Amino acid sequence: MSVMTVKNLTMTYKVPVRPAGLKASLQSLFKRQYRYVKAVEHISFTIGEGEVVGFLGPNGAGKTTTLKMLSGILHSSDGEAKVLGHIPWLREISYLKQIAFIRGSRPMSVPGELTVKDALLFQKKLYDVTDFDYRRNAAELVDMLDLESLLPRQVRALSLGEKMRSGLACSLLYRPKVLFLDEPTLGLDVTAVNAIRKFLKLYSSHTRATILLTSHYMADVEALCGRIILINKGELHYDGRLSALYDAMTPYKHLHISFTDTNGFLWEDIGDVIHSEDHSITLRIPKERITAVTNRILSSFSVHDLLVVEPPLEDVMEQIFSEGSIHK
Ligand SMILES: Nc1ncnc2c1ncn2[C@@H]1O[C@H](COP(=O)(O)OP(=O)(O)OP(=O)(O)O)[C@@H](O)[C@H]1O
Repeated sequence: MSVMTVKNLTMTYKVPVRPAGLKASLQSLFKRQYRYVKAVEHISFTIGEGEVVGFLGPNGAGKTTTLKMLSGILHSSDGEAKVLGHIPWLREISYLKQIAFIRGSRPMSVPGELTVKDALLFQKKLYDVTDFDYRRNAAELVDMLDLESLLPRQVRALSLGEKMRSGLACSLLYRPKVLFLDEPTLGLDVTAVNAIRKFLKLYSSHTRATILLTSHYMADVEALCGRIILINKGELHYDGRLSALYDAMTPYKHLHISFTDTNGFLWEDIGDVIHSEDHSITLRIPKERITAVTNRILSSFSVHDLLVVEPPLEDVMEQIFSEGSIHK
């Protein structure tokens, strides 16, 4: 069942131009000039119930603007969107109670004096969560996000990772059906990043929530999203499985080999050397030659370890956005 349908969604910001100099500034008070910034241009996609979709693109691609439209913060300039049967920017209460827009740059929006427990109770009131649902949902979230020891702590004294975990609990207390996650792991350390990823995976499988997620960390995307939508300069470039994107973009794989001695083996004969250290090397090999190359290496010298992997998603993204298109 489709939860989100977006058709030709477009957003153009109208930005006042402030000329330099006092005279020109004064004149602009009476005769304003504007420039127009095309942030999102005619993008269309459909997302089904329970899907976790990575919404990716370089800086300024239009990701946050799209999420703001879909969560009802911004009115589109043109095009249509329906989420859970609602037009987001009409901001109907019944819609807002079913979605959450969570931003890594602003993990909690309650006054810093409140404790985490107060923040949860505040959210309960705001979203009319029944006592029964509060007890059940809060207990589950506190457990999944390991929040017990944070409940009596003031929000202002939390670390960034603790704020993100607490912010997620507040945003999910009313069990939203659709989550818009904008850079949920922004600025977090490795432990906090892993905790958030693990939680999101668990939460999405447990509740069947539909998630649209932006992140500059490709590991987030690889861990959570089977499908990705790519945009660049406001336009949609790709919508499909992550694995199909690899197939379309990378006719090669990476081969990591560790060894003690290679008996003078010439790597350049079999592939491009990506990285090399004393006793290990990474090669880029065309996919159709992987078996032959592996056999040749194994029969030429003693190998400690040999690993065949897809190239890093970061490299694939860089390739797409520098070339401006996707090979089909
Ligand atoms: N309030 C605004 N007024 C004018 N222009 C804006 C406004 N917000 C965003 N823009 C512009 O719209 C374009 C898309 O911005 P947006 O923040 O949606 O991109 P993004 O993909 O989320 O980028 P990032 O990855 O850097 O967060 C950019 O050119 C940006 O400068």
